[in-house]
Amino acid sequence: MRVFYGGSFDPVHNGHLAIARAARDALRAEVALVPARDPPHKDATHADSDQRAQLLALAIDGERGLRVDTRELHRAGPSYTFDTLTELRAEAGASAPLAWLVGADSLLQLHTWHRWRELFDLAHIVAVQRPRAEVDAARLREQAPQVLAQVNGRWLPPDALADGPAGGFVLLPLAELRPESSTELRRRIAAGEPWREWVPAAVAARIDSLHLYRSPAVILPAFPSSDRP
Ligand SMILES: Nc1ncnc2c1ncn2[C@@H]1O[C@H](COP(=O)(O)OP(=O)(O)OP(=O)(O)O)[C@@H](O)[C@H]1O
Ligand SMILES: O=C(O)c1ccc[n+]([C@@H]2O[C@H](COP(=O)([O-])O)[C@@H](O)[C@H]2O)c1
Repeated sequence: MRVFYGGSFDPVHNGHLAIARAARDALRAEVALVPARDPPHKDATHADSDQRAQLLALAIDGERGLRVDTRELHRAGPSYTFDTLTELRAEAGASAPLAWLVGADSLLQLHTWHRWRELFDLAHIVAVQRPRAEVDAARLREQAPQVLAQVNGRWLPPDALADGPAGGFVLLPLAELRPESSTELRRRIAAGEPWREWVPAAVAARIDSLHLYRSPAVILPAFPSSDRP
């Protein structure tokens, strides 16, 4: 079983790390964090893709079972998960179990993703709860009925995912919900409020040395301007 966890990671925070660890432990699998070069639903990011990937590498340095997969940084255009999973499936072969990890807020928007129904042909989908976005069947029915219809008949316990290559859906239990968000972290940095306890020390030091997120007005293209496709 291989698990992939995509994000803007702008910047990575302890909530991301807790979720990646929870998936690693519950699914007994390596988790690859996949920074998006050009997140499809965001106009721009606040740090460029090289900076976001640097912070991510520092965040998981020395962590058992976590790694960074930079494949999306080398692909032009919007970083569609469908394209990433198509690549991963081609590499892994038809029978290898693959899973894509999302937070509950992403799950509630899944029907807006590029070729979203086909994601279930390529991988299992694993969701984790997030404060203010806690999902259950009732909330999905109300806010994302298409997603509920798609996951109906697919719900599995975490242990069962390794039995098939794709098509399952798991709502992963977390010991506690994680309050962190990159938006709030950036706001705190720009406002000069305490923020360092939300990221590993090495990440905080690099944010400081690169002077990132100091101004709420600075929005960069998602990728370095010298490196446009
Ligand atoms: N605290 C959290 N709890 C659960 N899921 C989370 C949490 N933070 C991020 N995620 C999930 O991780 C994935 C990547 O998140 P992303 O990099 O966009 O971070 P974010 O904190 O949501 O950023 P932003 O606030 O800028 O949207 C998404 O699927 C998101 O739902
Ligand atoms: O493929 C899509 O259409 C799509 C739409 C929105 C988000 N995603 C992916 O979901 C992950 C989290 O996105 P975001 O914007 O919450 O950081 C990241 O890997 C994105 O590439 C993917």
